[in-house]
Amino acid sequence: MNKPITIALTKGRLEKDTLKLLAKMGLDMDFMKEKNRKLIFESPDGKLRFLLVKAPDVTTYVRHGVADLGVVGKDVLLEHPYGYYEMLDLNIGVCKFSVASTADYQPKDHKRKRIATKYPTVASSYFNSKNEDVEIIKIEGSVEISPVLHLADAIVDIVETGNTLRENGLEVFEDICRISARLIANKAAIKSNPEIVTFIQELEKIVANKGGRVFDETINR
Ligand SMILES: Nc1ncnc2c1ncn2[C@@H]1O[C@H](COP(=O)(O)OP(=O)(O)OP(=O)(O)O)[C@@H](O)[C@H]1O
Ligand SMILES: O=P(O)(O)OC[C@H]1O[C@H](OP(=O)(O)OP(=O)(O)O)[C@H](O)[C@@H]1O
Repeated sequence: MNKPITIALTKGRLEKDTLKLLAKMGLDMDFMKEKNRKLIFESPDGKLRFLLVKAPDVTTYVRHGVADLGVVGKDVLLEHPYGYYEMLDLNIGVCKFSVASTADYQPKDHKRKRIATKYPTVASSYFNSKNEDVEIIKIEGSVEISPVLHLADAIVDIVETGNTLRENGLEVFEDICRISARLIANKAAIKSNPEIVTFIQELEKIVANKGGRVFDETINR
């Protein structure tokens, strides 16, 4: 029997919607419902194997060929942009990258800004693209409190509903790009295993009328 197609899934926020998409493909995903501390799951027919890992590690498992495919947010791909093929926009986990701060922030004054973010690559390339020299301060989470506490002048972070910004006294000053979960593939696996290509085509049919292979990174929400 062939070895299973291995798919690294982002654990946490994207997990439920990813499983729903896979169920829409006609896959019985009940074997993933076992809610204990298990992190590797194999389908009863032995055709699919799922790894539950942290978002940036999805790219690592796929790049090293341990996983054939991965599901991960575009935010993470922009920070780790090499060593895999980006195949499909899954149109789940939709949000955006924005620059946000307190109401008194002056984006156009000529002071060198301090920008706090979990996404230093995204933040520097955004400000570079505007020819603006900024100091990037890497933060691991709860980024929204940093302008309020004067650690930074502004933040670059994910915004979905805007609730976290509002509840911490921040507002959006600039939108950077749209984010959604993507299917990525190991470069060698996709060339050598036709079953992986078939799997991607089946998944594409499910998302085709929403996301599919269209990579529109502009804000359209
Ligand atoms: N508020 C949000 N709305 C929609 N999608 C989001 C939101 N926040 C994050 N995401 C997407 O979901 C992915 C996973 O987010 P999640 O919050 O589960 O983990 P994380 O922020 O990477 O890390 P941690 O596990 O440390 O919280 C992100 O990489 C992003 O693509
Ligand atoms: O616009 P909203 O709907 O409020 O969503 C945005 C928030 O969601 C994410 O945080 P997460 O919950 O992943 O926590 P984090 O601070 O650890 O990144 C993101 O970093 C924002 O803080």
